[in-house]
Amino acid sequence: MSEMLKVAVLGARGRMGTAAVAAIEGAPDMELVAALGRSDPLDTLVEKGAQVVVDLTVPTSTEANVRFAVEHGIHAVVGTTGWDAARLASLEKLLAGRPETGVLIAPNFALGSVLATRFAQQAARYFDSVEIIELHHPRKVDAPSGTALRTAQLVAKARADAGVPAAPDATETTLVGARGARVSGIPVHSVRLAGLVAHQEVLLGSEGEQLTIRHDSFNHDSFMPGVLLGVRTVSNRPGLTVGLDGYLDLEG
Ligand SMILES: NC(=O)c1ccc[n+]([C@@H]2O[C@H](COP(=O)([O-])OP(=O)(O)OC[C@H]3O[C@@H](n4cnc5c(N)ncnc54)[C@H](O)[C@@H]3O)[C@@H](O)[C@H]2O)c1
Ligand SMILES: O=C(O)C1=N[C@H](C(=O)O)CCC1
Repeated sequence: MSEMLKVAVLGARGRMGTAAVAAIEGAPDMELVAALGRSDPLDTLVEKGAQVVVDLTVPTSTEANVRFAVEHGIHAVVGTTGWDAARLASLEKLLAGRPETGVLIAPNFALGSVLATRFAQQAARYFDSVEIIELHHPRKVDAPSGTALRTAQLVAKARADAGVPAAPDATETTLVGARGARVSGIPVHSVRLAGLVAHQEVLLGSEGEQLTIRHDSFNHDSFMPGVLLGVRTVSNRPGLTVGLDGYLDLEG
């Protein structure tokens, strides 16, 4: 029988962390060796022999956590938001000195969300206008969501590659924020509403028609197959991967 994969969770008592601990404990090929909260020392990861760490903490903690893991040769699967271009570049530099270590930064672990973003990328060039609405629970600490940021960046790139303007708009706003925030030129609108979990709509419009690409996560279990896929794959993908689509075969 092959050996169990030793996995640790950071942010283990949060919404995502609680679900991840249960998913890892239920996985026949994994052993949960540490479930750490905000005040637990990161040295525990080394003491417990973690091979993969799953970071589900907060944007202010995640970078230090991942750098610690990489410096100690521990692969990292990261769901936490806050990984801007500067942080990613700095992490890539660190990984260059640890070429055997893998890090997955996944803005969204839900398979349907990954597919919705891919479909939006594919559709982006064919419509005059595109806007994104992301809708989440009110305890979410950041806006816009990491998923919306990534979707907007990929949609904008697809449009730029095809020579299509990001989002033509001649509106003169009389109130700051009325047209949402611009991410790579794409308008992004954030809704925070009691009762919601994690939802996103990409609206694409042309004269006389609209395509809406919508994804809904109704609970945190929806993210767990993606977390487990990340944990099982990360050691075979050295270096930095951004987006779970990097671990999926979405061509064809
Ligand atoms: N990638 C995805 O699919 C996905 C899905 C849901 C949420 N998220 C993201 O994951 C993150 C966590 O979301 P949540 O809803 O579980 O938040 P949460 O507030 O419920 O949980 C975060 C937990 O992290 C703990 N924490 C903070 N700093 C820590 C540290 N240094 N070490 C260990 N624990 C620490 C907090 O005490 C808290 O228990 C957010 O950035 C969120 O946007 C990603
Ligand atoms: O609940 C959250 O917080 C979520 N965060 C991620 C994001 O910001 O995109 C993924 C969806 C849920």
